[in-house]
Amino acid sequence: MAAPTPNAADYRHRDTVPVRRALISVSDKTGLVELAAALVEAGVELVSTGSTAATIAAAGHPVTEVSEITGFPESLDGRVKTLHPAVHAGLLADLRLERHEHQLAELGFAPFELVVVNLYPFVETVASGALPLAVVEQIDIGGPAMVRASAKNHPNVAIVVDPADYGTVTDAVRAGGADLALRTRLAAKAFAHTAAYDAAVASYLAERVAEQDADGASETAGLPASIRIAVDKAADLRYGENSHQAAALYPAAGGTGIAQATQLGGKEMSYNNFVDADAALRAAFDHDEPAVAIIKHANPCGIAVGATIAEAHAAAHACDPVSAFGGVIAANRPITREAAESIAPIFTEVIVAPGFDEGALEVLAAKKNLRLLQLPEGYAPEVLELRQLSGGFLAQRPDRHFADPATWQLVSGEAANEATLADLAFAWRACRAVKSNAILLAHGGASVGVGMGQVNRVDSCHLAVTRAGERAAGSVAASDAFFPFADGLQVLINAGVRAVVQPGGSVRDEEVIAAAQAAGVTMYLTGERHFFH
Ligand SMILES: NC(=O)c1ncn([C@@H]2O[C@H](COP(=O)(O)O)[C@@H](O)[C@H]2O)c1NC=O
Repeated sequence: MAAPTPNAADYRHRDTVPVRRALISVSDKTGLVELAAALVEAGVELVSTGSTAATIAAAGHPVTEVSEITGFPESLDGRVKTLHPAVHAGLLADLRLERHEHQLAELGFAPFELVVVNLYPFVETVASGALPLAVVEQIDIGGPAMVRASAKNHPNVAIVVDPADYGTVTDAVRAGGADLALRTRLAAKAFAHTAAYDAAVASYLAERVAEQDADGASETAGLPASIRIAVDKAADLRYGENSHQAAALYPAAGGTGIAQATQLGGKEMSYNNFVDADAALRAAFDHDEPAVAIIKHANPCGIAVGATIAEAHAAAHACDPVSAFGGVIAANRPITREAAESIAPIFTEVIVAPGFDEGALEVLAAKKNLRLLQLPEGYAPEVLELRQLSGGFLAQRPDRHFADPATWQLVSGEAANEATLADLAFAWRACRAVKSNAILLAHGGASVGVGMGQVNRVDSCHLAVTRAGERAAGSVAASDAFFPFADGLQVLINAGVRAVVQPGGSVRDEEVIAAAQAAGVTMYLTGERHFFH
């Protein structure tokens, strides 16, 4: 039967609907007993599924098992519990219509005025690394069916999907029932909830398909055929990139990054703070040794590795103390007291790290404005990078590959000794956190001069050697892409750079290599570039 065209004259008005009967089926039992107690006290009859009913009964409250009203036991390992007309007719009857009221009575079913459901933890199960067999079992079917039915029927039913709303709803029940405005708000939230849930399921399966097509190798997998993004607003920000732009944060369910970080102190995070903190993470977490990156305007003004985070911070800061003023710092290890003491005297906007030692928090507590962000456990870079364009999105796999220095091709000068090769490898990794025409000079595991954000490579070379000053002499350099001419390389050579790593591949490679050879400078080609636009 096709959906009927409604005739407005048939509908009776229902604003506040008194709650007589509630259906409760929740995976997350947070606040369940308190909710049940409040509803029972308000005279509401409770109907509930398996372990939800057991939890309510164990707390001493009367509850009817859903199997009693369906006349069927929960079956197929819980795959079928509430999928029955006795439930769904009670959720979908539009009691503004006399004919629905009569039909429901003829069927011998009673309506629900309140439905409380939250779904199987699908996203959390995927994040735990569970096998596909276990993941598929966590695709909730009966739950979303009830949520969608009740949300469609919000002129008659209040649907609650978030324990955070229990207080509001019990207050409304006590006061005589949920009004239409509240039911509509809850319905909008409910559809957003099931949309996000289905988006997560669709994305999970699309990634599996991409992996299948790449023979199971997720790193080289092609891109999924569809990407569903459904995210909820977690917080309004004071403003966006500029004070006249509205902005908000929308963390992705199951994410483990900057959007999920816990703020331990300092002023409210701004839009630009989030962008810079994310860039800082990218830079710091690209190194295996303890590493610190200092970011300004999404570019590193210092990156260093060290035996400790304190040592790495001091070296990163020394790269460009002028630019580091007001910077955002990321560390790939917890912040120690010693590191906090190194950072404290410098005006810094944000520190993001996997943790903060007690001593570090004591030192930084005095800095009331300094934002401290602790990453969630298991932080890992995204497996899919998205960028919004006008009219759509671009998606790509992240730049994770790093050519082993043993595979680099020596094309000029003497082979680097161990220490120089280590510096070249550090510079090569570090330069892929630097935007557009990246030239990064390094010495002793620390950047000493960074050229970035230029529309030609020769200007980046000038910038890097100018920033490095006297430290350019004897340093090594990495260039994220090939030198199109020898001019940029010549700037580095003239400043005293003694070894260079770059991808090669220019039509003028010969000219570039000849300039290095003429100067007796060591040069390696990696055969792969690391643009970061
Ligand atoms: N199959 C069904 O008919 C069904 N009905 C409700 N659920 C889910 O079962 C969970 C609650 O089950 P229990 O009360 O047994 O803990 C809820 O997350 C609810 O969304 C179902 N489970 C999955 O589809």
